[in-house]
Amino acid sequence: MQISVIGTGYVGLVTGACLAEVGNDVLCMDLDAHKINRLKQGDIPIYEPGLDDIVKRNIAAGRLRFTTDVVESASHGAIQFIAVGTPPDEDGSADMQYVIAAARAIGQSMQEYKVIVDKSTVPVGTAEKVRAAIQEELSKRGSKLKFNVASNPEFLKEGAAVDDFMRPDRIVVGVDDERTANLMRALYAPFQRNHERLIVMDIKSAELTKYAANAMLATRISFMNELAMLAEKMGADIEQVRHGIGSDPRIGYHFLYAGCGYGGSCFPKDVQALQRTANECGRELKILGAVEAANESQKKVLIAKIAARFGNDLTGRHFALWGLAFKPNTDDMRDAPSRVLIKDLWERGATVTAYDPAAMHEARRIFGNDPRLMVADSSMAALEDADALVIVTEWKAFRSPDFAAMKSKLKAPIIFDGRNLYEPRDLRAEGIEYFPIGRSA
Ligand SMILES: NC(=O)C1=CN([C@@H]2O[C@H](COP(=O)(O)OP(=O)(O)OC[C@H]3O[C@@H](n4cnc5c(N)ncnc54)[C@H](O)[C@@H]3O)[C@@H](O)[C@H]2O)C=CC1
Ligand SMILES: O=C(O)[C@H]1O[C@H](OP(=O)(O)OP(=O)(O)OC[C@H]2O[C@@H](n3ccc(=O)[nH]c3=O)[C@H](O)[C@@H]2O)[C@H](O)[C@@H](O)[C@@H]1O
Repeated sequence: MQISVIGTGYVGLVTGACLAEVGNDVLCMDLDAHKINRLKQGDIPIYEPGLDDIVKRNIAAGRLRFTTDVVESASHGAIQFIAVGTPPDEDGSADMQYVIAAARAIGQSMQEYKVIVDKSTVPVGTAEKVRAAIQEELSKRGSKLKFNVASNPEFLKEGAAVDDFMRPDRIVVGVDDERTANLMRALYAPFQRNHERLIVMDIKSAELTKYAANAMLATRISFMNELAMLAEKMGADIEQVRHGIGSDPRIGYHFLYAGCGYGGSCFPKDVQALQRTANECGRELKILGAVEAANESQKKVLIAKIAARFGNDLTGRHFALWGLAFKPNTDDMRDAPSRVLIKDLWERGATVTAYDPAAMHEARRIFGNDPRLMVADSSMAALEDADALVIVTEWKAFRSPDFAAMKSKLKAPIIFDGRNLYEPRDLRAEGIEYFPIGRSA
């Protein structure tokens, strides 16, 4: 099939590359000429395991191409995916300007019947707006061309994006006609494996399903973070509690890890956007207000522990930071807990040396050359002369360090662990003062 993908961020690029991988002829379009030039040469602007190979392979096979030309992309794909960003507006609602601009661009240039698919995470009712924008542009041209709009939200996780797309738990498709449903069934047939993964529903339900999934996952995390706080106060261990409740299949083990707060480009913005959607129709989602508030407090948990140990004034103190990305296997620092922590440490007079296996250049882009943030080229080098180590991201490489070497580098053997990487009793045995989340040290 001929497919166009508008927007080459995480989702657009992964969608384009994976659809090319199963034999489609894909043209990816972005307004960012610098990005497109890099992509044409197989230079991937994001860190995402496996993406590099699949993009290069499909460029070489001639199945994946890149352009900044709106007219070319509007005429190429029988299916036009819109995968542009939907960042939060000032009031937290999703900013739809990029989605609508992409829709208008299609309406201005299409020359035959098209199916336009909203892949971006968009509020309920967006498909109608996309339809209206395209129709308006067609009318301006005096065109009577037919088209259909579908919703196909994306559930991939950064760091596992290619695998999530190639082997999805489910593919949600919102349609209002059988012809589009069949087209989407054919498109996704190669991703079905042994049993049906495609869930076809009406468009508004598909749009809401995306927000419901992210909001539910964020709720689990905030719930566990609040319980962790309670466990800590009462001398219980959140890790044991997690095992205890996760063994109930109705609850399950996934997404029950307490930590220093959730971040990323999606949970924070989608939890907010769903609340705004509810407000707009006169409803209040009280649970999500609490989920968001709990997460904001959770991002302050590490600084509170550091202040309790070293005092509020950290002038002259120096901390090693392991992890900058909002989670492992990505260089993405959007809404990362590390950003809040670094600022909190600075405000109290401390300096930081950070190490992250992938996000160092992103940290430099965000913080510039501020002398209060140094970067090290290995996790061990970051520890040199630090008053303590603070762990913010659970990269695999941090899981089994050489504790003896760590002790020799740190000024004092103290670890604040925002991701509960180690067993408190093991660290006690190593003579390390250990501050995990929701566990007695
Ligand atoms: N990042 C993720 O892991 C996931 C993101 N999503 C959703 O997918 C959408 C896209 O997210 P990301 O890929 O992270 O976004 P991003 O912000 O990384 O990339 C968006 C891209 O769209 C381009 N763009 C903007 N307006 C355009 C236009 N009119 N024409 C062509 N290109 C245009 C931008 O230049 C940029 O390259 C969002 O709605 C997000 O919530 C959904 C699932 C996972
Ligand atoms: O809509 C999206 O963009 C995506 O948002 C999330 O994916 P992602 O943001 O890539 O990352 P997650 O793995 O969900 O982690 C989000 C945050 O929650 C934190 N987290 C996760 C799991 C957990 O048990 N505890 C916890 O604190 C992570 O550290 C991270 O900061 C969802 O998991 C994807 O299904 C969805 O497609």
